[in-house]
Amino acid sequence: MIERIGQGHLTGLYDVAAVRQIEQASFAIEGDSFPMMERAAYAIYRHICHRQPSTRPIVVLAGGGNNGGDGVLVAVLLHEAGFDVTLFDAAKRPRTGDALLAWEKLRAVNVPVQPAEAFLAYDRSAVVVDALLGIGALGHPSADFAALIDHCNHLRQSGGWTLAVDVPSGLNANTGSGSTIIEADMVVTFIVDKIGLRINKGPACCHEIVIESLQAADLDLPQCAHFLARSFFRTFQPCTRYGDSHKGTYGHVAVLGGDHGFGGAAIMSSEAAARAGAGTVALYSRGVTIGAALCRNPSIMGFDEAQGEPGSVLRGNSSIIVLGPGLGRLEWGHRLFDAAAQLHCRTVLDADGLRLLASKHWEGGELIITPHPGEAAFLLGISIDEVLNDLISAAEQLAQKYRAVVILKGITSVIAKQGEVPVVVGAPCPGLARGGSGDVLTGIVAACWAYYQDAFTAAVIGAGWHNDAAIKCAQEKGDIGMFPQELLMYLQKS
Ligand SMILES: NC(=O)C1=CN([C@@H]2O[C@H](COP(=O)(O)OP(=O)(O)OC[C@H]3O[C@@H](n4cnc5c(N)ncnc54)[C@H](O)[C@@H]3O)[C@@H](O)[C@H]2O)[C@@H](O)CC1
Ligand SMILES: Nc1ncnc2c1ncn2[C@@H]1O[C@H](COP(=O)(O)OP(=O)(O)O)[C@@H](O)[C@H]1O
Ligand SMILES: [K+]
Repeated sequence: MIERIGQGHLTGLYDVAAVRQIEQASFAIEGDSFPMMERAAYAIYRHICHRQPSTRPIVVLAGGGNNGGDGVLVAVLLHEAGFDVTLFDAAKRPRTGDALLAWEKLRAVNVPVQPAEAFLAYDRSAVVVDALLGIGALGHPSADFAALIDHCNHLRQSGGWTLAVDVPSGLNANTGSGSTIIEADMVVTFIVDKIGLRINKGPACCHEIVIESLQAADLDLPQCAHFLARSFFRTFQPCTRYGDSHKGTYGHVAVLGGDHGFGGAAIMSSEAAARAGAGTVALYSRGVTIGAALCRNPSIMGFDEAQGEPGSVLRGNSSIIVLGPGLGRLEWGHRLFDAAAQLHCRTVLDADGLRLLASKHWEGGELIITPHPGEAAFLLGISIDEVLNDLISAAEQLAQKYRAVVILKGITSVIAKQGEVPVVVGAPCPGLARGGSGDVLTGIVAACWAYYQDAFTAAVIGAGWHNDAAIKCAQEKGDIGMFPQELLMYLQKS
């Protein structure tokens, strides 16, 4: 269903092995590999001409491989066009193949060249072309490359502008991990969009990504994931309402949770479900939490636990339960968890609910689970680093192990379900990096599930919508000034 809704907005994300396959097929068709490097360099050259005034000095950092080869040809094009360009040479051994051909061209036109170490003393506000490492990088950058990357990032902080060729140096194009990484205003990536640019640390280092296909061969290769771009929410309003509808059309969400000390989490989750459009919302909690919830938002039905069992808050078995926000891990939370499983309704499980899932067998209804990497590691019995080093596989393993739709949360989030290509959604929003953001997400996802029925579609749209609204909220209130619940006021803003 998400394929139908997201048509034109879901694009493929590939790993390095796929890029290599496409490269080889393209070289075989063309009978030569150098023309593709020339097209890559020309594409970069065009973007620099388009985006940067010719008065600014330009620095090209060139490594010894083909990524450096691209950079060398960019320096040639800029020099011939009259730009003030200097190339800092970071090759550690003599160049070979296409990189050597590129170097010979550079030597023929006398582009100014300096040794890479000299860049560490460079202090002008420049355009820096990062062509140190591309998809051939192995492991973390060597110490000398790390120093160049650090200095480049320092110049950018002081008013520079950085363009990364293919991949920001230091970023693993498969996993999105890295220790010292170029922070790029623009990444011009070749042939296809790469998974590492869109997950883990990738999105924070790539402020803008442009894909240049370079006339590469069109192979039908498996994608690691799809990417749902934010532009989707410019034209698509989730959970729209119809003229001939009534409250029953939009489903019922029941939030169970909010033990002493954690009432706010359950309140935020229930408010989120209501704001995201659920027809009716109930909250089952401690009396004190219910009092606070009703003062904030009287459209929510508050059920004091003293008045009955959790089942009393349902409206038939098509209700959606949210279990986890403020559940706690004490006896009260255990009891609610067991009671919720008995209700056999579709359930969004988060936070303490996930901790309990790891120790108890879930025999309840269909699940959407929303772990962050720490919770994912706990659920899979592996380390957080292992999760971060392969987020796609971690999300897929969770989907299989718990027979659930999974939203593995992060700067971007990975949504997985057995038998589906995972979907990556979101963009950096530091304003979300605070307690309560995940609680708000659960309510939005529950409302989407009531609306879209299909769990995978609800998870993709819910996670993307939460992120999109948060970014709009942060634009007005600032990353420090925004509270998670305030993003709810931006769910309907275009
Ligand atoms: N093959 C082709 O013709 C094309 C490739 N293109 C470019 O070629 C790149 C891939 O080129 P390569 O396969 O040569 O690989 P790279 O240029 O990405 O990396 C290889 C070089 O980096 C060094 N290196 C590797 N890991 C390192 C580390 N951790 N620290 C320091 N140095 C390290 C190696 O010694 C070698 O010099 C792509 O990213 C793209 O920019 C483009 O020109 C498009 C066409
Ligand atoms: N820097 C960030 N950029 C984008 N989204 C973020 C960022 N930090 C956190 N988020 C999002 O905020 C939510 C945080 O959830 P979680 O860690 O469970 O918080 P909580 O424990 O408060 O509920 C997730 O949806 C996550 O994707
Ligand atoms: K690079």
